[in-house]
Amino acid sequence: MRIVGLTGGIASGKSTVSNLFKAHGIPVVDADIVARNVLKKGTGGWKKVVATFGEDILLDNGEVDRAKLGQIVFSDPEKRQLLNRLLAPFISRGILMEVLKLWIKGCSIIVLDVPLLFEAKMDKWTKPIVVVWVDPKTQLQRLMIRDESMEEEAKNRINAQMSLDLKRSKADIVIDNTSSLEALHEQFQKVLTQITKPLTWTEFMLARNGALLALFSTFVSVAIFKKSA
Ligand SMILES: CC(C)(COP(=O)(O)OP(=O)(O)OC[C@H]1O[C@@H](n2cnc3c(N)ncnc32)[C@H](O)[C@@H]1O)[C@@H](O)C(=O)NCCC(=O)NCCS
Ligand SMILES: Nc1ncnc2c1ncn2[C@@H]1O[C@H](COP(=O)(O)OP(=O)(O)OP(=O)(O)O)[C@@H](O)[C@H]1O
Repeated sequence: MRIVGLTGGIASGKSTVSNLFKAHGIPVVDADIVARNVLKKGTGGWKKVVATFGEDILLDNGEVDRAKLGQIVFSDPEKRQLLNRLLAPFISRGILMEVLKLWIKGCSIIVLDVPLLFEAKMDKWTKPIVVVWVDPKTQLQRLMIRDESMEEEAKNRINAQMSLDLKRSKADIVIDNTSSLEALHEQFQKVLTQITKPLTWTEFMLARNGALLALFSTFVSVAIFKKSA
């Protein structure tokens, strides 16, 4: 199985790229969705977060007030690290379960869309790693427009992540999303060709069909050995 890592900075265009992967039939595991699920009312993550940050972060219906929690953690690095530590085990488990479901289905190429792929050290599980890069000015503008946020709030969110230049230096493939959507689509076609190359032998053995083939070959070898012994 080939597990492609997709990462970048906040509002650099990961979701836009992941939608292109999905449109081309490549399944995507979205860490933001997993992170939302592990914070739903009554879950293990919700209990930990409420016990630590208090009931003030809850809405009337008992769900976490995400805007309020966001304001707290994106303006205080210690509180953000605390939240990260609380949720990390639930998020990793959630991602693993999604990957397992796709493995059982027999998918041979999948994409993990994880904003904090490097920060959470999940990069070791993915190859190749695609970084969606954007220049800092465009990133800030797009973030403020999309989230209807003020400059300070948007900058806090950007600064909460590893710099995009450092992420770019760790990438196998870089998509520069500073320009138009048409330019993005053009680059995407090249990336698609690269990531859909035939699987390596190791990737094949890690995929469901490869593992089943290995198991079947072992049974046949044992049977032949027993018969001839
Ligand atoms: C603080 C929360 C409640 C704010 O929710 P909100 O709906 O405003 O933002 P959302 O979850 O849609 O995230 C938007 C983007 O913010 C960035 N981001 C989210 N969490 C973090 C974090 N802990 N550190 C740095 N950047 C982050 C990501 O680029 C993400 O794509 C939420 O982001 C959260 O629970 N974060 C902790 C879980 C986490 O690490 N998520 C990232 C998945 S790897
Ligand atoms: N090439 C582009 N030209 C203009 N706007 C773009 C381009 N690419 C993305 N956008 C817009 O920029 C915003 C951020 O993009 P997107 O939501 O894909 O980023 P993201 O990396 O997934 O963000 P997050 O980390 O918050 O999940 C969106 O409003 C999107 O429509």
